[in-house]
Amino acid sequence: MHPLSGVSSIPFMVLAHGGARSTYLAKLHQKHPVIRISPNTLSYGDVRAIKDIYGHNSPCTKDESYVVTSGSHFHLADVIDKHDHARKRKLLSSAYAIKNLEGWEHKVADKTVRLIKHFDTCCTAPLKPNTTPASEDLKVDYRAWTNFFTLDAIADIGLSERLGFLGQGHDRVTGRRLDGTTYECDFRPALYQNARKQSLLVWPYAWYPFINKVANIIPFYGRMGKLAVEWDGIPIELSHRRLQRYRAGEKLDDFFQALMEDKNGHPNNLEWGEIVAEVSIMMNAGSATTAIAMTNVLYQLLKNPAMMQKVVEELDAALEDDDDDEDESGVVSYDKVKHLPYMRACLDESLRLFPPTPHGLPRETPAGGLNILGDYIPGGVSVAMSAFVAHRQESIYPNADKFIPERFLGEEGKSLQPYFLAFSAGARGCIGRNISYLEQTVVLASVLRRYEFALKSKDWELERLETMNWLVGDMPVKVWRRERKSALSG
Ligand code: HEM
Repeated sequence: MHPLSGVSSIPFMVLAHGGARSTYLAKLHQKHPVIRISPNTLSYGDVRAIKDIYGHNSPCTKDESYVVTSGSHFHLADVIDKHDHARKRKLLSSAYAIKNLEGWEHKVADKTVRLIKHFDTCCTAPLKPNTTPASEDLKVDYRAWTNFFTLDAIADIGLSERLGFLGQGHDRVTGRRLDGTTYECDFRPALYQNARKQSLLVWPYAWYPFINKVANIIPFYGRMGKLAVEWDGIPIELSHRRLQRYRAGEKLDDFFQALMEDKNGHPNNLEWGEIVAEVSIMMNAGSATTAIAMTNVLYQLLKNPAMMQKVVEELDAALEDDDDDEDESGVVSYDKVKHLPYMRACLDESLRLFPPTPHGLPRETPAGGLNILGDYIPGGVSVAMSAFVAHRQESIYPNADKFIPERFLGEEGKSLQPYFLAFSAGARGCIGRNISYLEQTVVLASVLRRYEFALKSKDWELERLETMNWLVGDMPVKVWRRERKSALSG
């Protein structure tokens, strides 16, 4: 990657500070299938490496970066030991399973009602053809509100907790220190700046615990460090509150219950630190990525009116028989839209173009080494393939920089699945993808059924910053009620 990458992680740290490391690597990989990004880390640019690195039969494990960024206890996403991971995954698999989605749907619907309630209050007059919205009409920050949505939703699904962000229009929460005292902070800056600091400094793994502390002397990192401490207390407080309800004998249907007891009511006897760690990853992975995905897909559809028209036509055709009563709540039921091929293709194409977790998720080769792309790689080497790099391969995805949902339709679409890395792959692939599709589909269907949206202008672009996720900036939109053709003809 850089003449010094063979001896130091500093060039990669410098690259990380630019906030677009995967984009940079994708360019380099157009010429080089394997790139040494730091002394002990290889980045792959050939999709055939996916199976070797992430496949179900891969002997690789998550690498040291997950250990140095973990808390007092591992959670499902940062645990390395395969047996410990399998134990945790088994514990939570029923809570995340497809058959349980019905159980979570009413919670998702409840949050959608609240989202719509806010959007209704922001509605303006329809946009006149060939004009741009007046700035005072850009009343909804779609980015912030979909993030309030995913946070409220996962808190309810996971902890039966009503965070109430959608009602309040802000994300103020209570955090709890280890000494039991509490404080107020904003959820999103705490979560995102914690991840940002990690993404900037973690690369020399062995040095990270030290660098992470001393960097706080510099105000730029010090501010992030302060927010990282605020973040730590949020899952502690949420877990504490939920434990009070558990102790009071409330039987609630949520992830916390699955952590405390098995299906037969036998206690799992997990350490408190492990429970807090699981609540932490649930609130983090369960909200950030889905909110980014929701913003991205609406953005893509607004930038591509022909695709917007197609997805809206498909939606209207599927809901043709519904009378206008559905408008009272505005929530479209998942059952009616979960199999709409074009809508799903739009979601997947948007996840392909801008995967919320774009970077190469590092895996360590086993002690005896491993063949990747036919080359022997010794044990203890970190290897990775970035979702962004995989998703921009012209040989797999022609016109890879364009939004073309059609590529995900039918048999051809299915054949792309081995090269679709948005949720990673294999045993460490995302456990929350079904919940994410539930949330993304219900929200997109409900808002497209009810509203039209406009960006500030045709050329307006969403800002992006790669940290541990690919964060997006604010997305102010004008929103107005959609006049439906069926409503007109009826
Ligand atoms: C568009 C939405 C989502 C995307 C793009 C996404 C992406 C990913 C990726 C790439 C991984 C692998 C991480 C790694 O190897 O370090 C992962 C793992 C994980 N995700 Fe998601 N995720 C999404 C939604 C969710 C949701 C909604 C939840 C929870 C409700 C969730 C919970 C998890 C957990 C717990 C893991 C760790 C799984 C394991 O190692 O067994 N994710 N996700």
